[in-house]
Amino acid sequence: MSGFIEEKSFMLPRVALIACGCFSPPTPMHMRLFEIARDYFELRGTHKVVGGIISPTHDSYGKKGLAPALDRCAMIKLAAQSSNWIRLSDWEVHQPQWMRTKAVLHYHQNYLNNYINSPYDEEPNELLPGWLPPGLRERRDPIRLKLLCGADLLESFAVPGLWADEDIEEIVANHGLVVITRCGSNPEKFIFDSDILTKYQQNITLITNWVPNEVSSSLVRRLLSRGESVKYLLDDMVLNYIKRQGLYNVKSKYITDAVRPDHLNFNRAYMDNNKNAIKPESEQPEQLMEDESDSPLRQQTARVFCCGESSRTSTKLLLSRPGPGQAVQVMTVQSKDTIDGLEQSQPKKQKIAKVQQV
Ligand SMILES: Nc1ncnc2c1ncn2[C@@H]1O[C@H](COP(=O)(O)OP(=O)(O)OP(=O)(O)O)[C@@H](O)[C@H]1O
Ligand SMILES: NC(=O)c1ccc[n+]([C@@H]2O[C@H](COP(=O)(O)O)[C@@H](O)[C@H]2O)c1
Repeated sequence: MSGFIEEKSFMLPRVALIACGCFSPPTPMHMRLFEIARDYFELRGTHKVVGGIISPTHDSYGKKGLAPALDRCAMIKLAAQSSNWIRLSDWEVHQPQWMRTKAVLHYHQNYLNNYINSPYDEEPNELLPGWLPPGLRERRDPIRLKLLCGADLLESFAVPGLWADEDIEEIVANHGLVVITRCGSNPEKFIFDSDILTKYQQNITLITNWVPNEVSSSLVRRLLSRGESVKYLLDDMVLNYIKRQGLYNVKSKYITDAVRPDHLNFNRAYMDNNKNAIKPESEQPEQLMEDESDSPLRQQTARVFCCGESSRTSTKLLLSRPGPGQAVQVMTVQSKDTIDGLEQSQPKKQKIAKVQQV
């Protein structure tokens, strides 16, 4: 019988999951997203999940409360230490500027494709990036990389000027979305209200999280800055790292000068351990994605954050700000429950309110 199950799972289409976000700091819920999604696919016997990738966004995303990429990468490494299948990709943070999520998916998908299709005797192990799941070449069939996210990220597709329609279409059509519900979110209705998402809804896997946990990075930052406890809301090692480095205006009772120099040592050790994760650009596998000029930061100022076409108030406000991540804060400037007639969901409202305070 178990032989039959193994045989069946051997035949299943393979998927890898990538979560893009700030991870400032990574919370246990970020890790849970992966576990929930893998259970969903594997218990239904529809797919084999070959790996999970956490891709923190670039420093120039500019969202309030974004710790330096080096620290976010170090914290993700610590948070993922107990997992044997969720790994950090620091490709995004090492790009010259913020990359749109579409480009992040392209890069990782193309790397997977090239890796699976290249001859076995090529690419010595030390050159492989740290995020690459092991054992992928046991089979030659393709691996589809899907974007794993919470329902609030899905709902951010409707923030004017934040996501280009063509990016959304490409992400959903070519990769697929795996969306985990958040309290108060209504992703079914959101998908129904969107023509693009409805068109590709067979590529959207909506998963109800029956054990919701509304811990969020912004909530953790707020508690830390007030000197309140976040124990059991964060991995202990992540919390120790934050205290040692004095991130997020953590109240001074946590910090001593004696621990500060560890910052450099820890990160140097982290970078040394991971230097094989980054190859010089010239050595990177051929990419089919757009070149760097695709990044909004390379485009004219008037297009910096304006993936959409409208010249709405929010877009104008965005233009005077240094990073696309500030779009969420810009929404709070409007102080309205609706933006251009768009009803904001409860989780988004809560999230926006939190971001404003932290
Ligand atoms: N409690 C949660 N439930 C479901 N999804 C979550 C939860 N927390 C984070 N996510 C998802 O994790 C991904 C990474 O998000 P991000 O790093 O922005 O986390 P966040 O905790 O929501 O951050 P912030 O509070 O700073 O906005 C997103 O897809 C987000 O929807
Ligand atoms: N147009 C885009 O590709 C686009 C727009 C906004 C956010 N994102 C990404 O979404 C992720 C989550 O961002 P927030 O934490 O601001 O919700 C980040 O990785 C960010 O880079 C992508």
